[in-house]
Amino acid sequence: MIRDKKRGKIVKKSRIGRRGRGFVLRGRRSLASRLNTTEQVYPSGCCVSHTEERRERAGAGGAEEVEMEVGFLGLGIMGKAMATNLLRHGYRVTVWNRTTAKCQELVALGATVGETPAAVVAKCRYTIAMLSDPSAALSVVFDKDGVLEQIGDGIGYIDMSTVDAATSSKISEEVKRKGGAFIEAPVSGSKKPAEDGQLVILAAGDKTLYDEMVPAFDVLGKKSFFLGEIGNGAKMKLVVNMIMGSMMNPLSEGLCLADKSGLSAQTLLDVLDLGAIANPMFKLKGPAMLQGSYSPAFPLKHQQKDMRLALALGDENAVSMPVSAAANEAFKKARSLGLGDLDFSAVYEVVKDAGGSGQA
Ligand SMILES: NC(=O)C1=CN([C@@H]2O[C@H](COP(=O)(O)OP(=O)(O)OC[C@H]3O[C@@H](n4cnc5c(N)ncnc54)[C@H](OP(=O)(O)O)[C@@H]3O)[C@@H](O)[C@H]2O)C=CC1
Ligand SMILES: O=CC(=O)O
Repeated sequence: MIRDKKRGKIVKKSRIGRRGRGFVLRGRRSLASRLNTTEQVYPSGCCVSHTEERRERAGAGGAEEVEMEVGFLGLGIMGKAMATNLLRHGYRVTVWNRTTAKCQELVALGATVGETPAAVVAKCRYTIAMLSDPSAALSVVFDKDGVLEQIGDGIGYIDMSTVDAATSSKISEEVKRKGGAFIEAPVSGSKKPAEDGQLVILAAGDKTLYDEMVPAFDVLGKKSFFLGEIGNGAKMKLVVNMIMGSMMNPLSEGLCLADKSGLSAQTLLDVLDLGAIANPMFKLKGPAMLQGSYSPAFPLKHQQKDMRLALALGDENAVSMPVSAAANEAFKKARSLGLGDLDFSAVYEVVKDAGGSGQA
């Protein structure tokens, strides 16, 4: 039995059986056919609302068909929250983290530890990775004791880290060459959405593996998009984060400008929240920025990595992005000042120091 997180009620946990490479639902309409009833077609792919999925399951007698062993590589801010959610929803989870001590909190919740990425893949039919950047994502796959040593026929690898399309393609090609299946599935949403299972999942690659992962994505997120070929998930994530990182800069400048021109910055936040550009990021981060509180939900060094990768995508496609380039400079400056491990909203400190522009 597991607790349905949305409805706050206990639902029955039943089984998934193996068929060929993947898992299929037993004794019920197939996952694929159920998805057809909830899928909406979007210009560049399709999406599944997990709320609709949950509603349908509950409506069909409340049976949540989940019993899957998953591996989880990378227990940073996001990975820890995501692996915890899987455990809470009845998944058996085998974890690995470069800094081994971070596994202990998950062990206390019922996880087992794999000694290496290869050992995790050897044990689990599906392994999820949530790692800092392209170099970490590649290292965990290609280095000694890495994923490739054990990946093979019937095994799925899901990289949810934010990386560029080239990194993702490289991993995909090698996993497939060894007979495994691969999807990239970066997420939009930070620490709190990860804790609450409210991420937005931007998947691409092997559609069969994606379909098999939907029950797990249902636990991790509120909605998932399947965007087609490998690289599309990575690119979508970078475009989203390029916009988010850019927006953090005018917010910072606006707070400075309000303050320097004798206005209350808090009143500015109140006004913004009532108007056409109200958004959860301003609402959540603004008051903390005014307090100088930058406890990391999304580390600034990762935001700058995303700006860098998005600007490279702009270069490849000859898209001029002067606003994003300026925002990237402010994040780079913040990193050079040692603010990389703070929340990305700490770019406000750079903007303040520069008297508003961030280009000191
Ligand atoms: N935080 C957020 O709000 C969001 C983050 N993301 C993306 O998710 C990913 C993870 O982010 P987050 O959890 O915040 O990051 P953290 O910095 O908290 O965690 C990074 C993880 O990567 C591991 N790692 C780093 N380098 C290596 C390496 N060379 N080899 C093996 N493991 C390595 C770290 O291990 P160790 O513990 O040993 O350092 C840690 O487990 C990033 O790509 C980020 O851009 C996406 C959406 C939101
Ligand atoms: O990648 C960060 C996020 O908040 O999304």
